[in-house]
Amino acid sequence: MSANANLILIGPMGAGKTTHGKWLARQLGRRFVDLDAHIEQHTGTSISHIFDLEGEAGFRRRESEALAEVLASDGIVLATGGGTVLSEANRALMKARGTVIHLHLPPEQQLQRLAGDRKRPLLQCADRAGRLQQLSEIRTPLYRACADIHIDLSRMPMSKVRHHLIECLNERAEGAEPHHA
Ligand SMILES: Nc1ncnc2c1ncn2[C@@H]1O[C@H](COP(=O)(O)OP(=O)(O)OP(=O)(O)O)[C@@H](O)[C@H]1O
Ligand SMILES: O=C(O)C1=C[C@@H](O)[C@@H](O)[C@H](O)C1
Ligand SMILES: [Mg+2]
Repeated sequence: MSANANLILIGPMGAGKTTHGKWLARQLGRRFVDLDAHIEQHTGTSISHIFDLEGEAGFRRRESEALAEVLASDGIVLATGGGTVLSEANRALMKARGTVIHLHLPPEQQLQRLAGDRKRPLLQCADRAGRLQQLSEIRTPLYRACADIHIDLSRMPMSKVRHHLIECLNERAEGAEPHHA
């Protein structure tokens, strides 16, 4: 794997992009950037507050600007937000600027994992299960279309996720076909 290539994690809320991204960056001695945290640092406020003030459209504009800014760098590990793939321009940029890794988690498992969450604005609704299902139907094809590597976390014991991540990246570096776990 070239040290210059960015590694870009995509996937739904709660899949573990931030958690595994931090680990991967430490493991590879790379700089880690979390797109949501970057937006919060640069605006000085929370994502929820941005949604309140500017709506989802305002947040998406900020997200696209932040993505272009951070992907001007080389060699980073980037954890994106769950909805970063919604924009075609974002998808094209990610594909052009790095190896894109899709962490797949089905809505039922997202629901369990994010049960206590109060800070993801799209989940602050009465029917969380329905919302997660709806988002999954719209977004899963976009994650799949954008990614070079797919890891299905639903069929994998958690202890293996990280090992598998490294294995997929090594296979790819050796010129193997994109891996479907
Ligand atoms: N392998 C795992 N097993 C159990 N819980 C996990 C695992 N990976 C992540 N989590 C937990 O799931 C929650 C969400 O993880 P994380 O914030 O990394 O997701 P994300 O993909 O970055 O979500 P978002 O798109 O909303 O930023 C966290 O509380 C995290 O501790
Ligand atoms: O799935 C989404 O659209 C989002 C996921 C989070 O990472 C944040 O980017 C924000 O809460 C929106
Ligand atoms: Mg995250």
